[in-house]
Amino acid sequence: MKPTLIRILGYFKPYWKLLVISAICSTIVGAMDGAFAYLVKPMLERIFAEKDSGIFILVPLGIITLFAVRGITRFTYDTSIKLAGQKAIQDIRNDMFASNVRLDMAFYNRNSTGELMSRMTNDISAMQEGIANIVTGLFRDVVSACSLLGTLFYLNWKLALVSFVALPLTAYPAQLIGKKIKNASGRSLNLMGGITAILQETFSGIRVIKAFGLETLIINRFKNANLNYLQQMRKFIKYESLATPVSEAILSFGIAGVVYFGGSQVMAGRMTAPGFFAFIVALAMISKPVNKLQGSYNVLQRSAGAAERVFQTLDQSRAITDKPNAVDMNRASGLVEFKNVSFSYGEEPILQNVSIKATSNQMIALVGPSGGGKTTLVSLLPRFYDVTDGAIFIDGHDIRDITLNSLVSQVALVDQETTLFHDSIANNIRYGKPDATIEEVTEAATAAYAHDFISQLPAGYDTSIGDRGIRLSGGQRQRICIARALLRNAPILILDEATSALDTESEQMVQRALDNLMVNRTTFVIAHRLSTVLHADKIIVLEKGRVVESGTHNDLLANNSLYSRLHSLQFKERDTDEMVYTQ
Ligand SMILES: Nc1ncnc2c1ncn2[C@@H]1O[C@H](COP(=O)(O)OP(=O)(O)OP(=O)(O)O)[C@@H](O)[C@H]1O
Repeated sequence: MKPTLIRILGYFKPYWKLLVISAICSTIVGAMDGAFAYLVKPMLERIFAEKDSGIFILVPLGIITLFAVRGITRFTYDTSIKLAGQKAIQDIRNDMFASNVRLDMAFYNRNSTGELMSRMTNDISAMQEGIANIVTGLFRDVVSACSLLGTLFYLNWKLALVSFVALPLTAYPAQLIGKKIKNASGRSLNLMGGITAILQETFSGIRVIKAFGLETLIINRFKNANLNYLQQMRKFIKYESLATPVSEAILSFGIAGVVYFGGSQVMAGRMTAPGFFAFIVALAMISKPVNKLQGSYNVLQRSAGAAERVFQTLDQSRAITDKPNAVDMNRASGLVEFKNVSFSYGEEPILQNVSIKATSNQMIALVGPSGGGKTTLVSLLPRFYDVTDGAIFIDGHDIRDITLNSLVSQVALVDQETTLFHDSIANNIRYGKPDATIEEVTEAATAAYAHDFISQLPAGYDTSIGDRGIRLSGGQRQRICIARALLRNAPILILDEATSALDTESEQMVQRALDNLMVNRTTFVIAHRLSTVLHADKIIVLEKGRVVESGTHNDLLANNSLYSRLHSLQFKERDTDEMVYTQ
């Protein structure tokens, strides 16, 4: 694995031209600092020793020219290096987003949405701060420190040695503090991930929070998370603030030495007063870039903590990928077979030896007690997860031998989560087929019984849907999702409790839309309400991950076992409900 810094630099490679421009400019700026300190000596000599009046015109002119050139080069340096930094960060952000989106479902089970959002925002911001600091300051400060160092040695190398004798001593505490900063930075970003997770849960679950009066509870939870973050930041602030005083305390020995030895050299006539003054000016000037370099080192450590987390996410690889010889599958006829399928998310088996066969255009219903494994079973079909044992076939092809792209195009999913994006209604339907014309969109919406209500909206199909489609009713959102699935026109359809969150009237509308959607497709329907699957070609009863019964509604009723018990229980409930309504 490449070290973090090398990887960051790799992101700058495409922008090398900007780096070259900034390197040239920073060399000019830095060299000017050295030249300025060096010129102090001849200037003082000509004023005090030679009493040269011409110098009064030359020096101000020189100063103006020097600062004008410095200003222009500094501007060019700043703009080019900051632009390179922004471009590199943009590439990192794009790579991270693309890598996250492509990762398997298992990755999303392991990480909360809030944490993932925090990595995309807070971690990248921390990294960006480091990069901005390094790229804007580091190069210039190094050049400036080197040129001033050259001047110091040129003016009096013995005195220069005395002043820097203490410098190596600062390296150890600086390194120690830098390490602490890096660790504290990683921990604080972790805690920030927790804070973002609370934010995400709160704002997306605000209805439940209000309905249950959980405001105080959630506010306290947030306060605690914030307090933990503050405590971590306290350590961080302490280490960061300690860095400069520690190095300055050590460097004070060097300065004391300069005053002592330099002063005695002047007294003894081995050094001129202007020479000593120029030396002090150069020494005072060098403290600025040296201190900034120390600061940059600490920022570097902080962003290294963030960068390591960013690259960790970038390095996660997909477990589910195309085999080297995977084939593209044309539109399937819809023959689906689960053959001795077993599956577990972790240690515990969730599905055991499940075998189901569906011929083209059949409707297969999956029913059974909660937690029996119905959703898990259908998640294996688009390879959200791979089977632990056994195999799944579509038209006789093991789905692991087909390219993921062509597999995905065989399956459409409609579930309770009516996911709509912040976009127009037309575009939300188009997610089923990005190049669909507006006529195709309208046709799909009509078949999904959505056209009428969409036409009545102020902007029709161009109406923008707010976050999570908040302005539409549950049934309307569901019908837009059905229109999307219709447009996708996949031969295999998964309906996961698609109507369970709706009231009876909405359910009837959605059921009619679903009936249209199911035509000419092999459909797997997960339903708690058995009334919706009475006419299924085959009903599979799953209990504790095993198929315990299968057959048509009438077959299963005749068996007088789990299905018929569930059935009589539900119909008793319905009769009771009807009695309550009619009273
Ligand atoms: N992402 C996951 N990670 C770990 N375990 C999971 C995951 N999803 C489901 N499970 C577990 O797998 C088992 C089967 O869950 P699944 O959702 O497939 O059942 P289900 O029959 O669809 O249930 P329900 O009818 O309540 O929706 C449960 O014990 C559940 O806790």
